[in-house]
Formats: sequence, structure tokens, C-alpha cells
Amino acid sequence: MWRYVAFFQMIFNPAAGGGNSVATWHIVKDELNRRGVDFRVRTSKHPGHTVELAHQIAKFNDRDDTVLLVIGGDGTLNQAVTGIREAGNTTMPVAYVPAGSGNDFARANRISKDPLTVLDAILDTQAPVRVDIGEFHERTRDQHGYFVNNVGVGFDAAVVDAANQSRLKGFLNRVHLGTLAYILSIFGVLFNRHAFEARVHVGDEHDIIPNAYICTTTNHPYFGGGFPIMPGASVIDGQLDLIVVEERHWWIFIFLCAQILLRKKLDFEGIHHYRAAKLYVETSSLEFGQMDGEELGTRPFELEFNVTDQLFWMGDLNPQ
Ligand SMILES: Nc1ncnc2c1ncn2[C@@H]1O[C@H](COP(=O)(O)OP(=O)(O)OP(=O)(O)O)[C@@H](O)[C@H]1O
Repeated sequence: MWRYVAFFQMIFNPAAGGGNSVATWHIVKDELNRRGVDFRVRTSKHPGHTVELAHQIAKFNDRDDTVLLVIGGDGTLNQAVTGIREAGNTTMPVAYVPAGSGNDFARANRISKDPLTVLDAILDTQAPVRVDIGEFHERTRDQHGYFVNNVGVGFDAAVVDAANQSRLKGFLNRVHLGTLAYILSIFGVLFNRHAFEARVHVGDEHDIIPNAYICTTTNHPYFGGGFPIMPGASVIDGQLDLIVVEERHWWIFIFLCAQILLRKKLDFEGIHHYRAAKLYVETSSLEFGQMDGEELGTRPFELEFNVTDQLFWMGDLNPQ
């Protein structure tokens, strides 16, 4: 069935990477034309539009050799996967050319930053591969969703919120320093930090963590444009990883962040780690939330997580 790719349905987000994705799109389009590859492109016209576009493509697809090729960042990839899944399509594979600022999903799967290298791998692909993605149900607002990277409550979500509000982000993206926007936001958020109570249920374990500060469920090691928050996490183990970091003293928190940046083993009192296919996290206070770098707003969160999988069209799978 998957001997060759006959047809690419493409979604391109011109706003990803602070607009740098436009150059990637031109490279991809020119190369596909040069190789005589059959494709159709749709451009994301506004925030969230990729969900609608992917939904339509997945719902009305009448060919069994269609691959959805996504050009954008983690948020665009999230929306494409969400649209496919919401359409009830579990057979259409996703190919991905990273063109965002963080590109954590690409980093975790060792997908090249060079569009022509990625395209080569996509066009050489013979069969789809299954990759873990996360699924969540947030009970307080009855919200359901999917994530390719992570869902976080607390510190990381406050950083995403601050980075997205930052006027500097667009400029830093244009000069290829997108990660710096997150680093600057981290310092801003650190000055306003507060701890919250997190209740975690995993299997028979029921923990109450009174002074949580980072509470992130992740599909792979990276967050925020390359921070290896959970080095052992994998997209092919059929499990999700939850890391909860307590807020004790600011200098301990800085020390822990340094350990994360230096990729040291996070084996300290005050760091809680859970790995399972199903997880439950609850906060009693209003907190920021984020999903793959997209804001979830503020609310008390009651999050049920499950691991599921998605077909990807991306050459030999080589995850970290
Ligand atoms: N035409 C558009 N104009 C403005 N924003 C758009 C448009 N199309 C999509 N978006 C929004 O652009 C946002 C950013 O996309 P994306 O996350 O892919 O890029 P990024 O933030 O640069 O990369 P990363 O998530 O990897 O850091 C998404 O929230 C998406 O909804």
C-alpha cells in the first residue's frame, strides 16, 4: 500500500518562526516542482486555521496514498495532528518540515533543520512509522486535545505566555535567536514565581505536592526550544513522562534549572518523576497552562493524560 507517495497535501504557516518559514516554503515548493512531485498547498490564514485545514483534508481525502506535509513550528504540527484526529482519520500520515522557532518535536526526532535534507528523507520514505503523541482531557472546561511535545502547568506555561506577549519575540525570531525570547521570559517569570498544590494520580500512586512550580507532562526530552527537561523520555516507548519540580528557595530553583541545562541526571529531593501511559494531574489554584507552546489560558486544571500514536512519514525513525 505504501510503496511510494503519490500525493502531498500541504499546510504551510507563514507566521511560524517569526515569518522565517516563508523561505522554507519556497525551498520546499521549488524542490517539489523540480522533482515533478504532485502536491496541493493550503496556507494557514489565521491562528488556529491549521486545525480546520487538516480536518478538511483528512475528512474529505479519497486517496489512500495521501500524506499531509506540514511546514511550520510545533504549534502548527500540533494543530495539523489535532485536525486529523478530530476528523477521525487514523491512517493519514504526517510529514513535517520544521520551520518554527522552538522546533522541539524535530529536535526530539532528529529531524534536520535543513529543508532539503528533510525533504529528501520524506521523499525516500517507503512506509509510515508510528510515533507516540499525548492526548488530554481537561475536566474543568471539558477540553480535549492532543500534543506532540508537552502540556505544562505553572512555570513553563507562564514562560510561554510571557514569550508570546513579548514584543522582542518577532525580532529575535527574524535574527534566528528565537530561543533567546524564552530565556529572557524565564528571568521575568522567575521574579514573579509562586508555588501551587499539585495532586498526582499514577496507577496506585496518589501524591500531593504542596509547593509545585513546574508540572509538565512530556512526550520527549525537550521543551521551550531545546531545554532537555526529561532526558530519558522517548516518543516510541508508549508512555508519557510527568515531571513536577518543587519550589523551595530561589537559589535551589536556579541550581535545578542549571542541572537541566547541563543535561545532568535529575535525581534530587524536590523533583518528582512519573512515567506511565495514563496520568492524572490536578491543581486547586488558578495557573497558567500551555500545550506545545500554545497558551491554554489560566484556570484550575484537572488533566487526564493518555498516550496514543500518530503515523508519521519521516524516513528512518531516529528518536532520542
Ligand atoms: N496566518 C497566520 N497569521 C498569524 N498567526 C498564525 C497564522 N497561521 C497560524 N498562525 C499561528 O502561528 C502560531 C505560531 O505557529 P508555530 O507554533 O508553528 O510557530 P513558532 O511559534 O514560531 O514555532 P515553535 O512552536 O516551534 O516555537 C500558532 O499559534 C498558529 O495558530
